[in-house]
Amino acid sequence: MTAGALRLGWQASPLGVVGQLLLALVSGVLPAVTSYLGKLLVDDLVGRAAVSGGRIAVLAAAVALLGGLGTALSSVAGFAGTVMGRAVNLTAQDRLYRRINDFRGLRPFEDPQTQDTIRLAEQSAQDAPRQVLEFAVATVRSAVTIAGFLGTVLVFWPPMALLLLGTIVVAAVGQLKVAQHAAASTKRMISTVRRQFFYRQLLTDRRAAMEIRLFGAGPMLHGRAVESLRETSDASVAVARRNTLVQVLLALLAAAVAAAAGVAIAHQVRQGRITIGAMTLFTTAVASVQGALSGVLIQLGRTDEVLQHFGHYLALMRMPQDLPDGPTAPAPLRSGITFEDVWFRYGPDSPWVLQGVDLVLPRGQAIGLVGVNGAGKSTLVKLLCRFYDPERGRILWDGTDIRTLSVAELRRRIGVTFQDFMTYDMSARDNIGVGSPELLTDLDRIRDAAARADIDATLTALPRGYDTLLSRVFLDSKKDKGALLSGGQWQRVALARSLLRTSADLLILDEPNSGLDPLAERRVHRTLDRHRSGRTSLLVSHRLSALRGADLIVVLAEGRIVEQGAHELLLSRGGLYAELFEAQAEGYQYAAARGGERIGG
Ligand SMILES: Nc1ncnc2c1ncn2[C@@H]1O[C@H](COP(=O)(O)OP(=O)(O)OP(=O)(O)O)[C@@H](O)[C@H]1O
Repeated sequence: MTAGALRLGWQASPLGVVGQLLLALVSGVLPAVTSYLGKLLVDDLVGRAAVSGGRIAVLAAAVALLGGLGTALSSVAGFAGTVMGRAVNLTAQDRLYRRINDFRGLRPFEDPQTQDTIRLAEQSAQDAPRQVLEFAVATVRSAVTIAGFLGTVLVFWPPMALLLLGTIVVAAVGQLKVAQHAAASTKRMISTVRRQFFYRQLLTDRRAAMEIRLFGAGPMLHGRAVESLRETSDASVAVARRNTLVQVLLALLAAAVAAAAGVAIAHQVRQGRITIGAMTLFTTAVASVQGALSGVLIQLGRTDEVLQHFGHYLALMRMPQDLPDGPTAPAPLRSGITFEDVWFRYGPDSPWVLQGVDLVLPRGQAIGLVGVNGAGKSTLVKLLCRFYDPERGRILWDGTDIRTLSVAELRRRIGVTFQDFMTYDMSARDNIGVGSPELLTDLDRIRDAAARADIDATLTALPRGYDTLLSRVFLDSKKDKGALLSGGQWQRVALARSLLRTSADLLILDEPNSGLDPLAERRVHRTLDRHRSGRTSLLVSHRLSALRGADLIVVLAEGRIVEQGAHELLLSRGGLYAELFEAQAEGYQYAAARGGERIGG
């Protein structure tokens, strides 16, 4: 893991790594050299032998200058560390987002474990590589400092060196334990943190605000948010408590070592075995070794903790693809798309959602897909877009299994409006242009798509036309007004997004009209009918009147196709379609009759 983090640092900026290590080497060796020169100076000053004034002046100046150089170097090293940290962070984040974008299907975004891995990886991508580098640099610097002082201490009094070494080992083990405990606690708490984020977001979400206020659900959500916050706070207090205990014990141990050293050195000086200069060197050595050591240990503790998380970053980077990609780009659709005995379920323990679907979507035909809630219509659409692969059976594009086709190229041939479409906090132009990013600058094409979705006039009338932000989230100034659209207007923007791909071989519309007013629905339907004629399209809708003109209507029930044919044929059969259609028609007739009664009576 450490190697992985260091490799990332090296790849981000090899020059930076070398520079940092060189700086660490020089600044690591300086304290021992300065202290040694200090010893010579003190011995010269208090010694009985006559020493030239020149030598004393040179030594005194050198001690002062080296001290200043050390301070200057540590400032330069700090700056180099910041620059290096930024470079590493950028590389790590760049790779992380690329990896997330590389997931072809939806499973990684639905699996809570993968979600946790992504969250932890995101967190550690920011910290771990920079921290490991800092640790490596601090280790080099401290190792050089400690080696220098240990060498001198060893020369004058070997038992002292052993004592120092013992403290190093105890402190290292203590810090590691603290860090491991902290990392385990973070891992345990991750789902609670996720819950806490969720409730906090919910409490401030504009869309949730209405229901929460109307239903009086605020206190309940607030209670849950605070409860999860309390859980995570208790866990971090426990970690801090253990950390403090270890730090206190280590500080006491260090003080004991320093006291023992002080007594022993004073004794040695009194007996005339070592000079006063050597004593100053000793005292500095103990303080410097302990200082360097505690610096490394603090870094070690932090590094171990972030490295535990960095494991998630590496795990994410190494995670196998959720869907295999095919090598060939699909040719324009010639004959049609075929579902061959397709079986699908969302998880190995989940119920089957599609159970042996056999279906042909002939090229150039408008197909309607009908079924009660939960019948599997949206799932069928998702399989067609290859967000998942069937567990059994095949989906064929002109006879070729879509699993053998390039996922990106296949999707390029499909235009879709999803039932749960996105509303982006971006400009109106971006909101439509995102449907075909290469057309983002082609306002004419964007307006044409908007016109077909019956939303051009609304967007043109916005304060800054198509450049108006459809949100109030990212506004820079009060003058730069954003706009909020209604549900039906958003639906038309989403529709325009999919209509932008005029070259798509297959147009899929999953409930494109559920939020439209009757007049807008009629207008949109007329344009859609025109747009769909001669193209292959799949329209999923509960408004059966919208499907009357379809060439073929397919009825899905419990993941099976139970009927298919044209509207009139299905009505005459008196099956599920006829039942659904009559239930809807009855609703209108009932409403009309009640209206008549009221007017009449
Ligand atoms: N991501 C998912 N993970 C697990 N189960 C899912 C997922 N999406 C849908 N399901 C389940 O699959 C079944 C079919 O859902 P689907 O959305 O395909 O139905 P639908 O026919 O489109 O329904 P509706 O008319 O309500 O939109 C449902 O029982 C649903 O709970």
